Amino acid sequence: MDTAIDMTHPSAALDLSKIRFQLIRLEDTIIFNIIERVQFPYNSRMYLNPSEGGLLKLPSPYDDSSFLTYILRETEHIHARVRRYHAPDEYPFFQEGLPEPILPPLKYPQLLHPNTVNINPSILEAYTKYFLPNACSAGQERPDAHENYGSCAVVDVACLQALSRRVHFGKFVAEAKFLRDTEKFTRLIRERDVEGIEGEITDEKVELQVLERLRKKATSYGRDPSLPEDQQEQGPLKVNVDAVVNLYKDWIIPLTKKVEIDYLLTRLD
Ligand SMILES: O=C(O)C(=O)C[C@]1(C(=O)O)C=C[C@@H](O)C=C1
Repeated sequence: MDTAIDMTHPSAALDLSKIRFQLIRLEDTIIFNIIERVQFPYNSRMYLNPSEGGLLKLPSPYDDSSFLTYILRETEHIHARVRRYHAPDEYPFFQEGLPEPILPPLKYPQLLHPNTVNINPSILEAYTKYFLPNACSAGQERPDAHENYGSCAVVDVACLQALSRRVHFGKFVAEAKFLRDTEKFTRLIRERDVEGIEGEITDEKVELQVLERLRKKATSYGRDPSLPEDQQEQGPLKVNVDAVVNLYKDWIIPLTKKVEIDYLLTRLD
């Protein structure tokens, strides 16, 4: 059974249980990418501009960018060429100057109200400044160290894209909730009652379920299954489980809610 949401099929794309199922699938993508990333040290200089002590000698026009910005922008360029950012669940970190696709456009139904909500700058900041330093070892920070910078940046891009997709799925969640109780949301939106909107979109039970499931997944994906049952608990973990759970608790869920609120605030425009 194919359980991924078909964005060209409106009834599935706006069914809250199907959207939540998609969010659960994305947890796997996110955890596996994080496990790939944390085998390397933090490598803080990858995230700094040259003026802040970052890597030098990036090709123009990136001479004043961080190494990650360079890889991320170039990746987004090539992905734009194959129309990644035409999909209603994909948002670039660097919109400016993206090229047109070389593939003909697909016809997506208009599922979302037209909007410009994109909170990738907050995701980038949370990931590079908050999550990575907590989740990775400090490693060596010699000024000339660059051993695994390429591998790290490539997997950082995969992590960031999956996190961005997860957070911006909040638009579909919000649209589904709006359609479920249009009258109440219309009143709250007209009154610009942000607290009221937040109260309506929040489901604390679901949030707890997300965090508990994430803890279980990060623990079991991070263990070596070839160890005997009774030695599993003592075996090393490939990932800092608390760092993953806290990433969701402090950033991913709050940012998803921010996307939902920002989207709803422009829903009647
Ligand atoms: O599932 C929902 O209803 C969502 O709005 C998503 C989400 C989340 O980010 O996981 C966010 C807010 C809710 O309080 C519960 C969960």
